Amino acid sequence: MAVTEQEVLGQLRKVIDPDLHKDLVTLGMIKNVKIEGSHVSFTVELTTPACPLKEEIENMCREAVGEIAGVELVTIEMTANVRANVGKGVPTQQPLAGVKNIIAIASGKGGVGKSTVSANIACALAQMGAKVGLMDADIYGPSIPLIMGVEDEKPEVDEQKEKLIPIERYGVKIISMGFLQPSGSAVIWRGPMVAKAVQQFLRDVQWGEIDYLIVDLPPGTGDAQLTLAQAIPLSGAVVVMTPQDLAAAVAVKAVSMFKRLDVPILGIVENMSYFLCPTCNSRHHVFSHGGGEQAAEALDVPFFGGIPLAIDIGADADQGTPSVVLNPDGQYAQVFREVAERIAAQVSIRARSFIPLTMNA
Ligand SMILES: Nc1ncnc2c1ncn2[C@@H]1O[C@H](COP(=O)(O)OP(=O)(O)OP(=O)(O)O)[C@@H](O)[C@H]1O
Repeated sequence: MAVTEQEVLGQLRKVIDPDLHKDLVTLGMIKNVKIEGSHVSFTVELTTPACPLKEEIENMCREAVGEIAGVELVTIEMTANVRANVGKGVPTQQPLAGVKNIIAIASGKGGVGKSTVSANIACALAQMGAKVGLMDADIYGPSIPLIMGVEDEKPEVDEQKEKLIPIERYGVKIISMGFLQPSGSAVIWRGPMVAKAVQQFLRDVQWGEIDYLIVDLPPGTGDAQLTLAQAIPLSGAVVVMTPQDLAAAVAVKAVSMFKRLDVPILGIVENMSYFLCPTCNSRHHVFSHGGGEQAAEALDVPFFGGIPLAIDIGADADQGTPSVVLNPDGQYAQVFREVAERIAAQVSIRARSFIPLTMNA
């Protein structure tokens, strides 16, 4: 008996997305089902190219369809279409055309490595095939141009002289408040001014199609951060902290700021989590251990992982090439990629209300 599309979809209904807890057919992820004799082919459209469960999902699909009597060959094309989820629609916030998700990277205090983490995550997502933007909103100390090696670049304006064209490096579209100020000069702006400037800045950029716009916020939880976080239609915030007790306390402050603003906390990243000895490759917990994980648990938000304190991570960033780019096969790249995948998965989970709950084969 000939294999039918109904049978194929019936089997794929048994495959549950481990993150979204619904079957792939209901989630609208199955496309282009084709049956030619004993050969079944279809496309699985994931919600992010950075899906850590890509292989697992492919295997589950192959197994499920392979169980149908008469099927001898299953060809699966794995693609991704990032779902949009930008903010809860605060009246003053307009979504940015073409930008599907805006993720703020925040910290309760300065120097925790927020910009280093932002740049590595942006590059990691781009390497995995996502369309990524990186906006440096850290007006007090913009360090993204340095980390991304674009310090001497100045963005051009488009032909209509209306929008700035972001600088592209390592597959990431970059815009920084630092591009607009002469190097070496410090900007002393009050909170509301910063928010207004950043909001306008954000809109005056020709972003094009962006799956994830990573926004490196200024450190702290003062007025500037508050107004800024309100000004941007955020999908969610990632809080970066270090393992010390005090850092946990300030991270808690950052988390509560976002909660007050109704901005979902995507999760916590612990930077300089442990020292990875370059000689013996063993882990040393220089500071107290497990602070990030404990803070995440106490605040009931996901823990995205710990990034080691490593001379190379700092040196790579300071020399203008994030570690994931400089050494994509290295162990630091692996750690950053895992964190990026977990963030992307969390964004997909948050955006699930935007997923059409219709059969979409
Ligand atoms: N995991 C790491 N291992 C080693 N050095 C790191 C690590 N992360 C960041 N650094 C270094 O720490 C310094 C501060 O990092 P970064 O500028 O990213 O912090 P920040 O939190 O963005 O700071 P700011 O307060 O300026 O916003 C930099 O010199 C950077 O190279």
